Amino acid sequence: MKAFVQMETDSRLESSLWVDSRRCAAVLTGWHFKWTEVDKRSRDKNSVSVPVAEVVGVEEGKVEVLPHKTVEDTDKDFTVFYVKRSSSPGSCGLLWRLGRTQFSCPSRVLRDQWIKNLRIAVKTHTPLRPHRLLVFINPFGGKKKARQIFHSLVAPLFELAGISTHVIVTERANQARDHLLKKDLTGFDGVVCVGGDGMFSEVLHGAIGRTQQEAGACENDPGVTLQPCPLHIGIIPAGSTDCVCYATVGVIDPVTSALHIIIGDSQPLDVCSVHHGFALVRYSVSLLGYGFYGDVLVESEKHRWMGPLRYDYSGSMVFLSNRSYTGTVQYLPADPLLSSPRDNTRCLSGCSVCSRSTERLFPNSSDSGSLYSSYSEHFHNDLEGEWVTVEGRFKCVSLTCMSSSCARSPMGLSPSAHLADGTGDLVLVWDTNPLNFLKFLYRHTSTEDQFDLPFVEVHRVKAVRFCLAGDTKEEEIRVLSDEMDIEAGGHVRSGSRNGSQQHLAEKATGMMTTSEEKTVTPFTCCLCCKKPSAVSVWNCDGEILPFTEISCKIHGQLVRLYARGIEDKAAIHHCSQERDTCNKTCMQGRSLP
Ligand SMILES: CCCCCCCCCCCCC/C=C/[C@@H](O)[C@H](COP(=O)(O)O)NC(=O)CCCCC
Ligand SMILES: Nc1ncnc2c1ncn2[C@@H]1O[C@H](COP(=O)(O)OP(=O)(O)O)[C@@H](O)[C@H]1O
Ligand SMILES: [Ca+2]
Repeated sequence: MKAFVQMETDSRLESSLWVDSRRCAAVLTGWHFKWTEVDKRSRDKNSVSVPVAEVVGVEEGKVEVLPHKTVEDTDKDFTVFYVKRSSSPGSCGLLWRLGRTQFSCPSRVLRDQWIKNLRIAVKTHTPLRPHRLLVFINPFGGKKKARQIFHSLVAPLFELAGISTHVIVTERANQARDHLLKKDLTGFDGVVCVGGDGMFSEVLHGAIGRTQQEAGACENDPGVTLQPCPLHIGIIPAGSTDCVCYATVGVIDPVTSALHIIIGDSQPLDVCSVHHGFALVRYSVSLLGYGFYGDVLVESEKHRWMGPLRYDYSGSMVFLSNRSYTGTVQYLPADPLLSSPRDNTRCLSGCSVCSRSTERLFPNSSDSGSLYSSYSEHFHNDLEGEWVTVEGRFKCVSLTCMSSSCARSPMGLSPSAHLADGTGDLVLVWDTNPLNFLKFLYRHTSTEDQFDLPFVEVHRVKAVRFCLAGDTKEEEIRVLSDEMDIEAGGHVRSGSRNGSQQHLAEKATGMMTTSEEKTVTPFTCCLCCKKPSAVSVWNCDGEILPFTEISCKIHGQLVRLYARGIEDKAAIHHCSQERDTCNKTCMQGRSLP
């Protein structure tokens, strides 16, 4: 066997290796591990290049992990596991799968050298890879498959990558949030939720709340500058809408999400804080919607047994009820020179608008330790500017910090919104006839512009306020507020969607189901000729808010997810160049930063 070896002081290494019975020239540079078949008869050199950052694990021997881990312990072999991409029909992003190649070396010494150097390279180039994770599983989310999804698809990958986990299967709503707020989190690099948007929201509240507690920041103060969370959050989708996962990864796929977590991808995310007076009500990242979306949520809670289909059924019912609501919306526009919700751009992995925001939000972030102080300085004047007021009758008022794309709407509520630019998009849909509103809704399911309609407005904003129009019965709202149990710190207590919130929401929309009123009143709508309700409720990432009058502020890049934004399918190609010189996203890997 003839082989050449070159070793340097860093992790660089180059030698002949065998893959099956084919001889390959293998090279490990700082950033990439590449092997090319050396076969004189073949014109096309079969070459695979894997970014070191996307290596999942390097194991001794010939190893298989699926369906079960098996190891053929030979002293000249090693196996490399890495991220492999494939397209996902019907989704906007790419599916990630576990790639596996078994290599044979001419000697044990060389085999050990390869394993050592590959492991060093991985460690050096992926500082955010988690070692220990806290995992919350909601066994009741979506199709109730979260436990199975985690144990059969995700846990074996974590084990392969050497990630240890502390797994908690929740027994009640808000258990994950409370754990994050109160328990010792020492040693955890991140938190993973296995569930839907509601479960993510719990983890988000826990992580943000804990960070503010430790920083001494008052979450109830609507003008406060919140501290960015140090813990990364991972989402294994197992819910009904899974909007946060879809909008940050591009596909709903537990394996893809697990691989993003393993390699320590990092995607900052804007968060909107929602206040009622001087109390924090909730945080939102995807949909904060009044009118149509609030009514859909209330209706859907009655049909939870339908699983994810409850939203389709309830959407149709609410559409037929043809309701609209009066109110006053005030908003603080974002700088129009930076971006616009109508500029036809998409926030994709490596988005330049978000990168520029990072520079604005964290101007000195390269100096260690200055992250928080620079963030605070930036936000000192973040609510300056002229507020705009609009008043009237709306079908719906929605605010989203990101596109909020999901399987139901692959482009999302606001297709050009950005994940991490410190702004949100406010969509106002004025009262209109049912056909027009259907046209608006229907456009969410295609690439047609839902904002190109005369009764629709969209504004990129930094903050929003909403209050009811003068003639709306304020008393009705006050009853709601009084009955809602708010804990110190502003958190709504026992926010299970099956509990008190539903009761209150039902009151708000006239759908009483209390013991005093045994008959379940259907929609108070024009179709069934009952008196329409004067007020709707806010749907805040799938939770019903106990208040109608709210003020909201967008906090740029407040949390970080184990994700990297949606990879541009169009930029994906099979690259024949040296990886270090390719500036696109290659099928086997990702371009260099
Ligand atoms: C004629 C076809 C009409 C289709 C209209 C489609 C509009 C869809 C926009 C969906 C945006 C979703 C934003 C995400 C919201 C979630 O946070 C929330 C809770 O999700 P989960 O925890 O998984 O239950 N989901 C919803 O509020 C569902 C809204 C569905 C509206 C039809
Ligand atoms: N063990 C539990 N029992 C009841 N509710 C729970 C439990 N764990 C979490 N929840 C709550 O269930 C709600 C829905 O969870 P989620 O995972 O988002 O599913 P879905 O997407 O189907 O709504 C969340 O608001 C969460 O707080
Ligand atoms: Ca944003």
